[in-house]
Amino acid sequence: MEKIKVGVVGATGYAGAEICRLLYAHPMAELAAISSVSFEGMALSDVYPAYREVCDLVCETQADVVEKSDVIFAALPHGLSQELAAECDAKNKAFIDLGADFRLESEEEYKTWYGGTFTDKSLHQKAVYGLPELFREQIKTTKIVANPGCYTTAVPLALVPALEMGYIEQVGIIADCKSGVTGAGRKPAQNSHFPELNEGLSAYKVASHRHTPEIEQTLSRITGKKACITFVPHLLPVNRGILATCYARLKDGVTEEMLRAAYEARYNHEPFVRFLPKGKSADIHNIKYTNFCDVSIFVDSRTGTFIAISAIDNMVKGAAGQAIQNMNILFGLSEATGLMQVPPAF
Ligand SMILES: NC(=O)C1=CN([C@@H]2O[C@H](COP(=O)(O)OP(=O)(O)OC[C@H]3O[C@@H](n4cnc5c(N)ncnc54)[C@H](OP(=O)(O)O)[C@@H]3O)[C@@H](O)[C@H]2O)C=CC1
Ligand SMILES: CC(=O)N[C@@H](CCC(=O)OP(=O)(O)O)C(=O)O
Repeated sequence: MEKIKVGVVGATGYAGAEICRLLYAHPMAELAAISSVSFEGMALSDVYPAYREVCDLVCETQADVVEKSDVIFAALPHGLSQELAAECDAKNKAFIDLGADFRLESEEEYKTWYGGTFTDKSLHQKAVYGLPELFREQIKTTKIVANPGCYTTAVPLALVPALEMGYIEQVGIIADCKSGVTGAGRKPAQNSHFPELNEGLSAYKVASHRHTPEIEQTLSRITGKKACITFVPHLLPVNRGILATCYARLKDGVTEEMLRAAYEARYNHEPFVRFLPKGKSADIHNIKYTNFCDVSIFVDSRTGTFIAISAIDNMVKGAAGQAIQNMNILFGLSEATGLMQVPPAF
């Protein structure tokens, strides 16, 4: 079988560069073209010296990338993908968007949280939300994938089995999350400036982050009832990793054994979700540079609270790895192809 030709638009950003890194371990795909506006004409290894003699591909234009590729990954700031998706759709090329332009089903919600509109509604109807553990059958039927954000992967994966079984109340869920700084992208900012970030830990966009409606949309799809959650992200002074600690009220009569059985059954065959043994808690150390999502659960029987803690690498399962997992589904490959990296032991 011929290798899939992959193009990355926005390859010089953190998410785009991470797709390029992961593709070099993919036996069935090859990086055909990359693009950048600021670095056009320069090699990716000039932007990221770590890639020297690995990826010396030169940044071209967006149009070159579309022309040379079977599948185009867009790793662009929000709002720039709709036009590119239209171009790919017209040329019958697969399109995987790492931004948020196609994630929300409701245009109203999109307007509220992103300030934009759906420029071509038919494209939005074709797009499928790319969280494989929940929607892999739908992903197989599309050519436009809306790759989820990082928090919006970690939180649902922590809660899915308990919600599907109806073991927890959907009302009153709290997601307390911490993210490494690569989540904010490559562009420097005051809050990610080393002296102001290092040795600190603080919340941001408290109960007002744009991932809130995206998480609610996924949880609503699981239960068939409108979800409403409290989501508080924190900026953790590390490069990579998301830890999502989620709290929910246990329904009467539900025991830890019932919950553990539900999680084991649900995630047993998932290549990337590792359900941890009783008493073990997910740690961002153990998933670094991989597409794994570690999930651990606890019951506080004194207060009737269910606690689910998940850990992902925001750049891999939270972005580039999940995007490649979606590409594998679109092209009929085994989902784990090229994605079985081993995390460093320490
Ligand atoms: N970082 C993360 O953990 C995650 C990021 N994402 C999403 O992935 C996308 C990329 O994020 P990230 O890599 O972090 O961001 P970066 O800021 O690191 O990179 C953005 C990329 O877009 C290009 N770009 C910026 N402005 C324009 C423009 N006007 N026209 C064309 N290209 C432009 C930039 O490069 P150049 O100037 O060279 O063209 C760069 O390649 C975003 O939508 C983000 O939300 C999703 C999940 C997780
Ligand atoms: C630490 C940090 O700033 N994180 C980013 C989320 C990154 C992410 O998942 O991205 P999307 O933009 O694709 O939704 C934030 O809070 O906006």
